[in-house]
Amino acid sequence: MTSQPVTGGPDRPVAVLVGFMGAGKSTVGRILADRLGVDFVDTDAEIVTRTGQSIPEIFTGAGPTRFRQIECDVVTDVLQNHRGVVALGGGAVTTEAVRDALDGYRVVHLKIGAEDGFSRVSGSDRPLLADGDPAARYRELLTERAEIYSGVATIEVDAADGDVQDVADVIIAAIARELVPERTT
Ligand SMILES: Nc1ncnc2c1ncn2[C@@H]1O[C@H](COP(=O)(O)OP(=O)(O)OP(=O)(O)O)[C@@H](O)[C@H]1O
Ligand SMILES: O=C(O)C1=C[C@@H](O)[C@@H](O)[C@H](O)C1
Ligand SMILES: [Mg+2]
Repeated sequence: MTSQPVTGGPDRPVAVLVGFMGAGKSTVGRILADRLGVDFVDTDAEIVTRTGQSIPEIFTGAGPTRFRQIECDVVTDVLQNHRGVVALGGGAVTTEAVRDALDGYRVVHLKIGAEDGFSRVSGSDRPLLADGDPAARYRELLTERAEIYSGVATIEVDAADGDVQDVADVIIAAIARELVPERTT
C-alpha cells in the first residue's frame, strides 16, 4: 500500500475501488455512493454502454488486448471527469497507464481470498474464468495480481468480513479517519 497522504479532493472521485473479481467493487461501490450521496460509475458498465457490447463479446471478438485499451481509455476518462464513487473492473490495474492515472487518488482495495471470492463469481460470465478449471484460474490470477492491488491502494479493507453494508461501513470509517484525523492530545 502506498504511504503517500490523501488523495480525493474536489476535482477527483471520492473513492476508486479496486480488487479482484468478486471482491464486491460493483456492489459495495453502489452502496457506498448511495450512503455518501454521490453518483456511482462502474467502468465495466461504462465500457458496455460506450461500445454497445457485453464484456464477454469484446473478449471473444476484439480480444483481451483491445479490451484493455478500451478499458484504459474509459478509466482515464472517468477518473478525470467523475466526482463520486468509481468501481474499476478487476483487471484494470494490470495496465500500467491505469496505475499511473491512479497516482494521487483515494484508491480502496477490497481484499478477498480465493475461496470467498470464487464462491461469489463461480458460474458467472467472467470471460477470464470461462476456460479450463475456473477455480484454479481464479487462484492463479489472484496470486499474480495481489501485489498490484496493494501497490495502488491508499486504503485496504477486508471484503470478506461481513455483508456488503458492513464493507461499505468500514470504507466510510476509513475515509472519515483521513478527513478528521484522530487527536493525539
Ligand atoms: N461482502 C459481501 N458479502 C456477500 N456477498 C457479496 C459481498 N460483496 C459482494 N458480494 C456478491 O458477490 C458477487 C460479486 O460482486 P461484484 O460483482 O460486486 O464484484 P466485483 O468486485 O465488481 O467483480 P468484477 O471485478 O468481476 O467486476 C455479487 O453477487 C455480490 O452480491
Ligand atoms: O479481472 C479481470 O480481468 C476482469 C474483471 C471484470 O471486472 C471485467 O472487467 C472482465 O471480466 C475482466
Ligand atoms: Mg464489478
